[in-house]
Amino acid sequence: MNKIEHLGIAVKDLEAASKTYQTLLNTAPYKEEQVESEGVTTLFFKTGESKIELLSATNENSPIAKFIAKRGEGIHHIAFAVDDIEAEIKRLTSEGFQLLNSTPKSGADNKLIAFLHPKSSNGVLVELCQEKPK
Ligand SMILES: CC[C@@H](C(=O)O)C(=O)SCCNC(=O)CCNC(=O)[C@H](O)C(C)(C)COP(=O)(O)OP(=O)(O)OC[C@H]1O[C@@H](n2cnc3c(N)ncnc32)[C@H](O)[C@@H]1OP(=O)(O)O
Ligand SMILES: [Co+2]
Repeated sequence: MNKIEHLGIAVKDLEAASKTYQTLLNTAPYKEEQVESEGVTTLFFKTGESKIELLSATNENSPIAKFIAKRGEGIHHIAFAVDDIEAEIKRLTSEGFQLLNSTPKSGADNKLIAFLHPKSSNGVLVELCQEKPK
């Protein structure tokens, strides 16, 4: 794993949270992107080498809607940058981690992504991210 690529934060109201994080980080978001396959709208801020990804739900079955209903707003996942996501999926599967998708899927901000079940990683939802090949 190379670095923390982003922290995902589940929010109820993306516009209100955007204002809060613009003030907190003293910078404007650089991208808003809807990823309908995940049921989310994302908003990205750069913070040094990493990013903050604000996520709001686009429908009631979204993982973000379920998370907020159960746990309230807050840190939803930690995403690590990897060079070769398929190799990492293989490695982690053979180490006994439960992958939520065993083939990479399309994420936000030009990434291929895969998730580990939070029960595999001490209650933390982990996302693997690889830059999409050009
Ligand atoms: C925009 C794309 C992308 C990017 O490019 O960055 C994203 O970040 S998308 C982010 C949204 N997508 C996902 O989260 C996909 C992966 N998540 C899932 O598949 C599911 O959310 C889940 C983790 C498998 C949970 O789903 P489910 O079992 O249907 O939900 P429950 O509400 O029943 O929860 C079961 C159990 O798990 C706990 N839980 C749920 N979410 C989290 C979480 N984010 N972190 C830690 N724990 C989580 C939940 O509290 C339940 O625990 P118990 O009550 O103790 O059983
Ligand atoms: Co993410």
